[in-house]
Amino acid sequence: MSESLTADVGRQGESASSPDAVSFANVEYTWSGSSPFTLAIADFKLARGEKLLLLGPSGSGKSTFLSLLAGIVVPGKGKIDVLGTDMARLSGAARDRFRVEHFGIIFQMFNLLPYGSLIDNVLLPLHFSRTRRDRARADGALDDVATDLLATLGIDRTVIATAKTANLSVGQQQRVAAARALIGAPQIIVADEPTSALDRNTEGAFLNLLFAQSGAAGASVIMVSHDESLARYFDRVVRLDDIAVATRGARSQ
Ligand SMILES: Nc1ncnc2c1ncn2[C@@H]1O[C@H](COP(=O)(O)OP(=O)(O)OP(=O)(O)O)[C@@H](O)[C@H]1O
Repeated sequence: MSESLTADVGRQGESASSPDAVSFANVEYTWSGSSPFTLAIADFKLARGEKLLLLGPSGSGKSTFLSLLAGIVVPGKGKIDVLGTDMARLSGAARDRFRVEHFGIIFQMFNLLPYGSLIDNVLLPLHFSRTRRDRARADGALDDVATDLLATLGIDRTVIATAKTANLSVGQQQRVAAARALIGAPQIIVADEPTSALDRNTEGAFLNLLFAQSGAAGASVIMVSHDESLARYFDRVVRLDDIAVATRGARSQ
């Protein structure tokens, strides 16, 4: 791993001319331990601006796939290219910077800071990415940009100004998590079952709002779910089983 690459992370991503946002080639990753789990993906591509739904049952490896895609874990074999950058060539710290610069992530449990305000939560990634901070600042004062984004995603302005994050409903938490992923216009939005706690109507409304924002920024969106009924909201639907081979137990080789 070359530390000298770390300084180039933002520039590499920004200047990359690859037609794909993400491409996997002959990737293999193993969770080792007493019951090893291996996920092998021969070929996968996410286009720039594409909205992709990745379906698979519980335990099939969807979160592992997203962790690979976002560089949270690195494959033992193969190559993952994101916005023209070979993720394996970045050090761990450089990958962390690359992730906050280019990815907005909506986690399954949202991972909000309970004691921060709604606006503090939305602005969090901007503390770690100057590019995203500068992009957000181009739209106005940061508190105003965060407030407008939250309002666009359906949170009442009085709630934004006065509510405590710890007291928000699940639907409101989801919107704060989405605003945090979208602020500063990262190129790839990753969402790990963010609608699993919502009813059908709220779910559809949320996805429409999310896509209006991601579309305006030209971002790609990849969302994983086990819920096939969400397919109609996306450009493409992929079943994890069709692109990946999951193996449990030790592999003989
Ligand atoms: N942090 C970890 N440490 C060790 N093994 C893990 C870890 N995370 C996942 N695994 C292994 O990978 C398998 C697939 O898990 P993963 O979370 O990727 O599936 P999933 O499809 O996202 O499941 P769910 O829909 O329930 O969230 C698990 O059954 C487990 O064996």
